[in-house]
Amino acid sequence: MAAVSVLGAGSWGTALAILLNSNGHNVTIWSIIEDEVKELNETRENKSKLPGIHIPQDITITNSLEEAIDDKELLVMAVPSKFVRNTAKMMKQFVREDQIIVNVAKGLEDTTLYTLAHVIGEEMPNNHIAVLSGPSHAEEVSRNIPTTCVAGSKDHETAKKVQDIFMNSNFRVYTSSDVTGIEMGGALKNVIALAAGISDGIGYGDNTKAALMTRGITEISRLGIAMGADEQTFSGLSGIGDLIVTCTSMHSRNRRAGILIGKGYKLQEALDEVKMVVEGVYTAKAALDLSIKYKVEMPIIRQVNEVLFGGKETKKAVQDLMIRDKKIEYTN
Ligand SMILES: NC(=O)c1ccc[n+]([C@@H]2O[C@H](COP(=O)([O-])OP(=O)(O)OC[C@H]3O[C@@H](n4cnc5c(N)ncnc54)[C@H](O)[C@@H]3O)[C@@H](O)[C@H]2O)c1
Ligand SMILES: O=P(O)(O)OC[C@H](O)CO
Repeated sequence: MAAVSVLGAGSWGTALAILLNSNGHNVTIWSIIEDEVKELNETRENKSKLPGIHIPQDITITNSLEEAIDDKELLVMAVPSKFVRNTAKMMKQFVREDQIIVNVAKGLEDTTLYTLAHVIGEEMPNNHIAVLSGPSHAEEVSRNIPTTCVAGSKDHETAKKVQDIFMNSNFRVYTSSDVTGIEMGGALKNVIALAAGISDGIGYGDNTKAALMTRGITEISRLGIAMGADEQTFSGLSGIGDLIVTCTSMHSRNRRAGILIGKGYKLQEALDEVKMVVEGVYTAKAALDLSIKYKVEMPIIRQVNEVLFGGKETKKAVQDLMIRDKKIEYTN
């Protein structure tokens, strides 16, 4: 059994800590927010982000990053993407080179356009870095609902180690070496889920959503392949798998925010209502910048940006996608 820390006490960090604890590991949760640590220790429940789920007493919950990192085999980074760089910067004074770092956040760094494993690797270049991704809502994982994910690392032994530590009979983990593909699928599906939510919020139907999902995975794979990812990854758990769950589930924070925007909420009003992180909003602009950098056409991503940040009317955005030039399905 391993000593493991989960950094970040949101819904995903909490769910993964409980999963790892149920696998028999010695688990610590760290949060930068003192009040959050106090409340979790007092109530043993993450009332605002994962209500109704008991956090076992033998999980240590701390505000000390040094304590969280000390002597752990695996460090799971479960903070939202916009905090990944700073958290990694704070970690590196305590981290030893033999500790594996697993990123479970799904996003891109908006200033550099880097994937998050790349950001972590820049800050801690001597550590083995892995990612864990796939169709996995915290609300279901914490209730032991059968779930599948993929553990990715350039180093196969590291991916296998992550697989061993996380896997149980309700949480099946595959391995992969395509870290870029896994991260691009996980980050960009959130933007497509916003689009799917917007379509649902307008009152459009299943046909529209299926179109957004299908053409959405085409856009994601096109960009991912241009960035060196393996095409197959986008047919896998972190590609189409995660796109399906995020575009269709009521648990999805991205889809829920999209529904509200489709109903006429302003972006900030939708974010205030969802309360937890809506990563697609932060990824949308970076995805568009990457599409320009790699000269890849991404019309849905472009329309989502225009709705979120350009005040474009949602029905007009859908209409503009419908009246684009005639195309052959498998070309741009
Ligand atoms: N919730 C899910 O079901 C789920 C599943 C898979 C992946 N993810 C990904 O995991 C990441 C975290 O998502 P979440 O849903 O747990 O978010 P959340 O909104 O529930 O939690 C955010 C947490 O981040 C931490 N935090 C806040 N400010 C911070 C700061 N300045 N520095 C460091 N940490 C800070 C706090 O512990 C806070 O509770 C996201 O990238 C998300 O896409 C979420
Ligand atoms: O709730 P969302 O939209 O942040 O999605 C969470 C996970 O990424 C689903 O796999």
